[in-house]
Amino acid sequence: MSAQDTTMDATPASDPWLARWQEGRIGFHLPATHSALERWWPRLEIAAGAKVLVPLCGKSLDMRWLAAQGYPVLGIELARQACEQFVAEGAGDVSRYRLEHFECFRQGMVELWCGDFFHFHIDHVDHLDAFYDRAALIALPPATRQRYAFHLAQLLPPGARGLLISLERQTEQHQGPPFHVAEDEIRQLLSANFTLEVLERRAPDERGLRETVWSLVRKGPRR
Ligand SMILES: C[S@@+](CC[C@H](N)C(=O)[O-])C[C@H]1O[C@@H](n2cnc3c(N)ncnc32)[C@H](O)[C@@H]1O
Repeated sequence: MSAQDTTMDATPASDPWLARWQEGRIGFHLPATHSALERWWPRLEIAAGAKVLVPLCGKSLDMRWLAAQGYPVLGIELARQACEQFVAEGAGDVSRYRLEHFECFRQGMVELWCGDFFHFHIDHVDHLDAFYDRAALIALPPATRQRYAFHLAQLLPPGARGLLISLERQTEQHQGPPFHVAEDEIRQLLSANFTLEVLERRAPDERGLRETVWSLVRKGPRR
């Protein structure tokens, strides 16, 4: 996966996610702020002004909600369509610039970096203070999830807090994405570098999918 794959040409996209965006198969996109974000984020007691990383952000309206609460947001998204749609559907001037592998968009307090999350390094920004993962870890195939967990940890300083919303399937197996990821796997992937706490296990929906909301704190001595 690379930023070069994110062009808007008419040829079928090689990455399954780019193909989804190209074909408009974005059933994961919510038309409103996720209710768990509104409910649980304030309880994390993250100071306004903290810079929030939103990996694999799509065109989530959750980024606008975070910005409206006073948090500068840095979203990273592979699909250029998602970034273009996010700024087109928002209000305010858009500035565009390039940084190494990324084509960047800034609108108000939201910065979107279009490219591969695994190409993003902490040297690219001054600092990050917090994160929000809704359907990011679970968007990745099993073999890539460990890499994601490690990469996320490398980007955050000790003490950084975040909210993670995962998805678990209560019924028979299913080929993702999005994949279902059991609670045990979430713990196994993240507990080396984060303290984890389940805040809420939501009721399964009609498809047998259940969201779990987690609070995470990056481990390690504060600098
Ligand atoms: C399940 S969607 C979730 C999007 C968003 N978090 C939301 O809640 O609507 C996963 C997103 O991750 C993006 N994605 C997949 N692999 C990526 C990667 N390596 N780097 C950046 N974005 C990626 C996809 O294009 C897709 O928009």
